[in-house]
Amino acid sequence: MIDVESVSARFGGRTALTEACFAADDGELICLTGHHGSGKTTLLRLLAGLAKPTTGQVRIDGHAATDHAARSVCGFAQEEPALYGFLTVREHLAYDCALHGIRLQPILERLQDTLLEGRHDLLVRDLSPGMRKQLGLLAATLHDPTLVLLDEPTKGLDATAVSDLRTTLRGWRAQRKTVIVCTQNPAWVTDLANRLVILRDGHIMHDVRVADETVTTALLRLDPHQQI
Ligand SMILES: Nc1ncnc2c1ncn2[C@@H]1O[C@H](COP(=O)(O)OP(=O)(O)OP(=O)(O)O)[C@@H](O)[C@H]1O
Repeated sequence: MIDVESVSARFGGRTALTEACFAADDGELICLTGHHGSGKTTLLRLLAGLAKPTTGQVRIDGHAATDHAARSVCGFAQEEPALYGFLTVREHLAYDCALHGIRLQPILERLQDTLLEGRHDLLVRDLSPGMRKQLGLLAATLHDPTLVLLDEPTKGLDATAVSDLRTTLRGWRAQRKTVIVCTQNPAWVTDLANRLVILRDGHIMHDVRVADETVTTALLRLDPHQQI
């Protein structure tokens, strides 16, 4: 599904990623962590095809990540969702559905029992940060992508919303989607991930499968300074 070959990303004089090599199979749920500025978001943006590496290759299902064929199977929920504040929730979802040629009604039904229930007609700019986060996640994944990239998905969410997100992740695992969850604090996702990747200063320091132990245990073993 994912093939990252010797990828470096430089911004002016600053290097965000250095010679990163990384691969992922269908059905993996990978926890990507590391300190601030370690290169996590840069890696996700390269996987989503939103940026090109300075050197190296990023391929999704054999296609360059920037190609339409790769981007159409990918859903990227950014840390700060890029939403149109002047639209209502319903209008926003109608727009997102139109982009993907999807019917709106089944998507609106998914708002039941979420923070957005009963808020179809609220302007997006009047939503709380947690509601915006939920709308961003839904907008990024309503086309049923096989590769889901989540950047700090719990930021701004309360415990109930985090629990709902965990249920969603379990569902995606059952559907064998490939999911990469980028998070500063991995405790909430430790039991769901099968693999842990730790970035430090643009280098992939650790990339371990965690079939026999929880991500938390592996993380503490590999990097005792991580926040758990
Ligand atoms: N567009 C850009 N222009 C200049 N520098 C950038 C750009 N994007 C990222 N960087 C730099 O690359 C490095 C890695 O940034 P990145 O956002 O990938 O880190 P991160 O691990 O996601 O950090 P955080 O946990 O704080 O979100 C940082 O030093 C950042 O300042």
